[in-house]
Amino acid sequence: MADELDATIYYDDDADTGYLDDATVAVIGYGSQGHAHAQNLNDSGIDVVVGLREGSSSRDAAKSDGLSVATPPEAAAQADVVSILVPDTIQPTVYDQIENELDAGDTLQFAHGFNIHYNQIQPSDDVDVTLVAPKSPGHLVRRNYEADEGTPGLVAVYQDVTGDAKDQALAYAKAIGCTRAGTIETTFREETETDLFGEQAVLCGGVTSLVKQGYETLVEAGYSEEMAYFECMNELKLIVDLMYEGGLGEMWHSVSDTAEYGGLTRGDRVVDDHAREQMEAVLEEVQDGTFARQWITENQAGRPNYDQIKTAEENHEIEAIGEELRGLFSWADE
Ligand SMILES: NC(=O)c1ccc[n+]([C@@H]2O[C@H](COP(=O)([O-])OP(=O)(O)OC[C@H]3O[C@@H](n4cnc5c(N)ncnc54)[C@H](O)[C@@H]3O)[C@@H](O)[C@H]2O)c1
Ligand SMILES: CC(C)(O)[C@@H](O)C(=O)O
Ligand SMILES: [Mg+2]
Ligand SMILES: [Mg+2]
Repeated sequence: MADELDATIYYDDDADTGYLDDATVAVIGYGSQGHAHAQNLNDSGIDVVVGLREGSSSRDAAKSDGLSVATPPEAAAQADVVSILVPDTIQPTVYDQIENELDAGDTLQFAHGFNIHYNQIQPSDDVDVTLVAPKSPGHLVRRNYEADEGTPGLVAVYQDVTGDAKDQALAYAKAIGCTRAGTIETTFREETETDLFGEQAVLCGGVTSLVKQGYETLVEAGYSEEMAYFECMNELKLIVDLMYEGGLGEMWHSVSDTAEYGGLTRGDRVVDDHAREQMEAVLEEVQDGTFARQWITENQAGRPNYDQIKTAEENHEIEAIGEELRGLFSWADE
């Protein structure tokens, strides 16, 4: 444990997969997180059953990955730990299907605290309720594990009836590769609010808007789409790789002093006080439940706005030019 930091962070030596030795884990859902958790757990020697609806297109994928598959209630009935890895808005319905299959002392586990924190699922009071949330897209949770690397994660306990909830969650975190990179102890509230804020303002929302605005600025000024794509999107990965490896400093060290001076004097003009105020407003909507209510209502209405903005994003011209250019990379067919 790294005591000098504010957060408590657990590494491989702090976790014992023995807490799952006699357990069967049901992974409900086989999407981004589900396929990664199920395969990593299986490769770590844990008994896994994947819970999927009859007719789900993911059933064949899970079977061909060598996993046993059952319906969500059947999987939950066999399991001691039920990991809910279907989309957040589907989870309350899936929980209704499996609730009666949870025995006293079983564990209900999440990878995001949305439904517990915003009271969309009220678990029975005789089960442990835990969270193991990789701080990463699911496909990289699998890729990192296979490369003998890890993915940072979070662990939290909402309800501990057995006394082993945290140790078992840490065992799960270890088995999927999260304690290799460090797993921070948190709460459902903190995970939910920081995760939603991060993906909205920075990781997914903020960065895509920055890329699109930069691209459009260049193209509208008469520069080619190809130039604008490489400048504002492709190279972003290369710059972020340096930040990932060695922080802002390694990036600033690697770029020219012209780029460093220009970036340090212009960056805050672009992402300015207005952007900061908007970040604070976005965080407030997460904290006061406005975002959650909007997202739940949007789903109840059949996702009309979501579908529209999703289509507009898919049709942005940076996507067409990017696909064309990436197809010409010399390693594209390897
Ligand atoms: N995507 C990520 O990388 C990521 C990262 C951290 C946490 N999380 C959290 O993990 C959880 C799962 O998210 P995800 O993005 O992996 O989900 P996803 O959208 O990739 O999951 C889709 C899968 O859910 C299953 N599914 C869909 N509808 C279903 C239904 N009606 N009944 C039963 N199964 C159904 C199917 O197996 C499908 O493959 C969420 O709580 C999410 O917030 C996701
Ligand atoms: C991968 C992310 C963005 O970190 C996750 O939080 C998600 O919801 O997919
Ligand atoms: Mg998220
Ligand atoms: Mg996240």
